[in-house]
Amino acid sequence: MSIHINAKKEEIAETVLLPGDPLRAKWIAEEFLENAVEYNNIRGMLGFTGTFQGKKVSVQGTGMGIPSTLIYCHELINEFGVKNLIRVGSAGSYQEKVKINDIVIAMAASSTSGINTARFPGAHFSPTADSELFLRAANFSQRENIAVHAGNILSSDAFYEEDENEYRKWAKLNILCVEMETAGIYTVAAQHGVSALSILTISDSLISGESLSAEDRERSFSKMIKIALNTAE
Ligand SMILES: O=P(O)(O)O[C@H]1O[C@H](CO)[C@@H](O)[C@H]1O
Ligand SMILES: O=c1cc[nH]c(=O)[nH]1
Repeated sequence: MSIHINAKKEEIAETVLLPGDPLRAKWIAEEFLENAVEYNNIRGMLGFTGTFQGKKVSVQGTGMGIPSTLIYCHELINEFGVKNLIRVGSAGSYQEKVKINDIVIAMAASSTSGINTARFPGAHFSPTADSELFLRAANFSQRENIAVHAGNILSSDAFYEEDENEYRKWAKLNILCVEMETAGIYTVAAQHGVSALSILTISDSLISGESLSAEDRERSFSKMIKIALNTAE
């Protein structure tokens, strides 16, 4: 039991899927896990544990942005012994070739967040994916003929940018898409010696202006969840 998660230690698996949206966590538990049990409802930030192909897996909503997400990651790692953090999030495309509903695996996460500039004044830390989780996700996708993009993404502190052209400077450096948590998750994983990977589905395009509905963001990301569950040990 921790401040934000009212579970017993053994109720949470070593591998946890992390959607920002707690209702996506509920949908994942209902659609993909067997014998799923809700272990957390503090602040409505739902968490569930069940099995996938015989493996114990948990899924925990994190809320939006790095500060909220780091609370859950910190408690999952330090109070519940979690070893693998797999984010399953939505993202906005910065590239023409990255289309709505495409999947992006984040090899690294650039960021506008202050977490690492505060830690290393005058220097830069590069938050990166765990190589084993990355290879498992990439190999599974290839075997199943699921097309994925892999590369550098941006974890932003802002969903709504004041300057709508702000994204272009990141796009020029081949940043594939924007979301709001991965740089924090990769950093906290490195800090505690655990593994992390972010798998994202494109819900918006800054290029075409297309956007998925709230219902689609909650309940339509099956391909991404399949990759994440098959990446789990
Ligand atoms: O769909 P989730 O996982 O919440 O991720 C993305 O969606 C939220 C913004 O709508 C931010 O949390 C962003 O990172
Ligand atoms: O942070 C995010 C998440 C989804 N779509 C966006 O445009 N930005």
